Amino acid sequence: MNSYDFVVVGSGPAGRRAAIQAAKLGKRVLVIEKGTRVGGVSVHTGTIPSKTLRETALNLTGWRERGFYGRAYRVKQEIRAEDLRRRLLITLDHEVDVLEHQFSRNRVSQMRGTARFIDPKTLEVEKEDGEVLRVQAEAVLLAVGTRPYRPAHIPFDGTSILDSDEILEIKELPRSMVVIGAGVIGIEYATIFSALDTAVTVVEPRDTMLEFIDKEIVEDFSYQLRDRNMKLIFGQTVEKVEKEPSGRCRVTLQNGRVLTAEMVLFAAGRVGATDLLNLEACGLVADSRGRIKVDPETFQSSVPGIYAAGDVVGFPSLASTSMEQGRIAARHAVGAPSQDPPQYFPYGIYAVPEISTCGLTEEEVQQRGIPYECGIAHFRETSRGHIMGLDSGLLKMIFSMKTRRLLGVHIVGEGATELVHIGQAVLNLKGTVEYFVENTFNYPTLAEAYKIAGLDAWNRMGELKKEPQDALKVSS
Ligand SMILES: Cc1cc2nc3c(=O)[nH]c(=O)nc-3n(C[C@H](O)[C@H](O)[C@H](O)COP(=O)(O)OP(=O)(O)OC[C@H]3O[C@@H](n4cnc5c(N)ncnc54)[C@H](O)[C@@H]3O)c2cc1C
Ligand SMILES: NC(=O)c1ccc[n+]([C@@H]2O[C@H](COP(=O)([O-])OP(=O)(O)OC[C@H]3O[C@@H](n4cnc5c(N)ncnc54)[C@H](O)[C@@H]3O)[C@@H](O)[C@H]2O)c1
Repeated sequence: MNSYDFVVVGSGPAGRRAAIQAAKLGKRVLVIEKGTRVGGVSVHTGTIPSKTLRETALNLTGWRERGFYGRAYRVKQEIRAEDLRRRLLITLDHEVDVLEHQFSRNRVSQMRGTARFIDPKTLEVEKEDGEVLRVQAEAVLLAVGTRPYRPAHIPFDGTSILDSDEILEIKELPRSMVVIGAGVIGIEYATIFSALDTAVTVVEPRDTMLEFIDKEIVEDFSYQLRDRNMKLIFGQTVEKVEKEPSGRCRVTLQNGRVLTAEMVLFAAGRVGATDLLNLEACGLVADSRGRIKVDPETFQSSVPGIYAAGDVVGFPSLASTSMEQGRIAARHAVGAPSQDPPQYFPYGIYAVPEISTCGLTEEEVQQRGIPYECGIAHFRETSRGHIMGLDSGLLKMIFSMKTRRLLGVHIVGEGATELVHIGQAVLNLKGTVEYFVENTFNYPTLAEAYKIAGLDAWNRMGELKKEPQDALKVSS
């Protein structure tokens, strides 16, 4: 039986970062992956495919040019599912290639197969051809991720009633679609298909969507979606999904309303992929959603030497945060020092339009009783926005009246997921409104929106009263 210092189960963002980190610290590392290719949900069914689909849809429809040429403008008149898939396959090949190369040059061993515990330090790996191997591990990281939640009452058929993995395999673009669940996945796909001119209806049991995002941003976003004829139905659960003899899908809501569409996407959350791990054998128990509880500082589970990171530990379930969690877990597992994670991380929702946010929302600031001021900029006020033909886009910053520090940055519109990092840096470095007022920004850029929003807040906050020798000292 082969033995390793560190065995990683799963090759998604958490697993890959952890494996490379441990290998760089000179450890013997093995990655076990049950999929045919490395990369995890992130590369094969999640982040990368959905973002590639979005980019392809925006390019082929000419979406970004419609501000100039009108809503009917299209780069390619008839867009087919295979047009979207072609670019997807090329992107995925590149991703897998980069990852394979990273593993090989860092001497990370790989094994294809499904891992399960025999005891806390021994794993059994069943390969696709039925061969079974055992490996011994000083420490184990469970980075097994999640899979779509598929309740029994939804008659998934893989062609027109689909989960978010299956949506990537569709043969034809639907003319109409009902999306069940207005979480991040549901909203991203709903808006991508709407950009492809599919008539989309979203059904969500809660009274609103994306509750963790600043309300003003969600309102602006919802207005834009409704303005292009997307239907958003809140406060309604789905009773039944059926297939009509004609092949159309029929969705019956709790209030008796019936929606029909060519396709249904069920996107109401994901569950941890822990069922194959035989967790009892190592002394761990997953919760009802398949998640593993860990120490938030080290990512060690209740069993010493067994770690978990990424989506399998729950919130925030992002590729970006999963990578950091994996690296922290690996460093702790091999006895290397690790820094605390930064207080604020960004959240990027790649809907059409994008939303991105970092720090406190206005609602959170109010709940904490912090006196504050907001600064707002519309992209249409920036010269770059005029050049790009943008008629929407909003950047909002929230500042403390007491310390003048930036508390939160919230953006909806083109480039939001890139722009947010300026605000994130100021936030984590404890910068104040003066940063935006006193610094020069490239012109013409969308980043100029920071300057405009900074000045907007500063005009109402009044000038900083500087002590002559103490100009830069601002209490936190
Ligand atoms: C549609 C969609 C879009 C997304 N978009 C974004 C985005 O834009 N930005 C963002 O930051 N995040 C996004 N996410 C979230 C992101 O994909 C996840 O946070 C990330 O993939 C989690 O990484 P992970 O390392 O936990 O595991 P995963 O990427 O889930 O990979 C887990 C791996 O473990 C393997 N595995 C499971 N069980 C076993 C076993 N017993 N033995 C061996 N191998 C096993 C699986 O085959 C899989 O390859 C998106 C997710 C989805 C579904
Ligand atoms: N851009 C990104 O960063 C990105 C993109 C996609 C996914 N993700 C991650 O993937 C994870 C999973 O995303 P998700 O959207 O599947 O889950 P989610 O939990 O975020 O959202 C699920 C939505 O479905 C609704 N819902 C729950 N049960 C329902 C039911 N029975 N019928 C109808 N609606 C129901 C919920 O109210 C919620 O709004 C998220 O935590 C997210 O962080 C991130």
